[in-house]
Amino acid sequence: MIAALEFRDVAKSFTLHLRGGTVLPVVAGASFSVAPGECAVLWGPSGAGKSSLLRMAYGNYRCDAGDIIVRDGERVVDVARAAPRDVLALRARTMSYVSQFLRVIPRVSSRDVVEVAGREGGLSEDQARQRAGDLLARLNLPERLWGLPPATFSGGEQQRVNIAKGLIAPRPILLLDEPTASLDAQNRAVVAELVEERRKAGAAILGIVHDAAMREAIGGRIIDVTRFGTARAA
Ligand SMILES: Nc1ncnc2c1ncn2[C@@H]1O[C@H](COP(=O)(O)OP(=O)(O)OP(=O)(O)O)[C@@H](O)[C@H]1O
Repeated sequence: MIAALEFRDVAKSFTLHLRGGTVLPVVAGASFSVAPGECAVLWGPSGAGKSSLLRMAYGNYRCDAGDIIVRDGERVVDVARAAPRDVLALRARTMSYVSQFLRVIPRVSSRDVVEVAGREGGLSEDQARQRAGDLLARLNLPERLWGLPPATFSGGEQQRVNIAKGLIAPRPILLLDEPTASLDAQNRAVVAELVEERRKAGAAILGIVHDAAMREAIGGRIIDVTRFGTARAA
């Protein structure tokens, strides 16, 4: 099957300008792909470059070398070379990124945070309202919190709003950066179910999941990031 997301020989290092231009190599020669309907998990020790790979796929970090090919309907886009507006278009239609933290918007209720993400992802107003309610209920966010802005919520409550926000629009590529780090076992199981539903619906999923039980629950193929270690590539 043609990949939904493919890394080809990707390299990344950081230059610390405030530290005399020290260069920190992170990954080199990173090549792997994720097919539609497949879940893959980036695996490796802290600092191996897992988040950097996800951020490059979402266009948050630049690549130093290589290509990141994303299938966008009938066309393909190389995120490593795409113009900013093309990256924004991919985010609107094709890729969701669920990070560990919710970027809180003052005075907007949790339900609206989720609904707006749904409408931005192409759902009608009714669909967005219905699906936001379904997701928040499945994620066990108490209904009394739906009308409140999430700024004062607990870490786990904010994380559940963030997951609902990231999952409401059915985009074909889902990037997950530790989405369940602050959740209890019951809510982790709900997230695993939601991810599995998305996979069965044909999404390509690439995630970072430290928790072994969660990794098992989502059944992802392991991509060992230490293979792309710069010491080995040097
Ligand atoms: N914006 C940045 N500026 C400078 N260095 C960075 C930046 N982002 C990441 N790094 C460095 O790149 C390396 C890889 O970081 P990354 O967050 O990708 O690792 P990770 O495998 O996701 O780690 P963890 O499991 O601890 O989250 C680390 O040494 C980190 O310090």
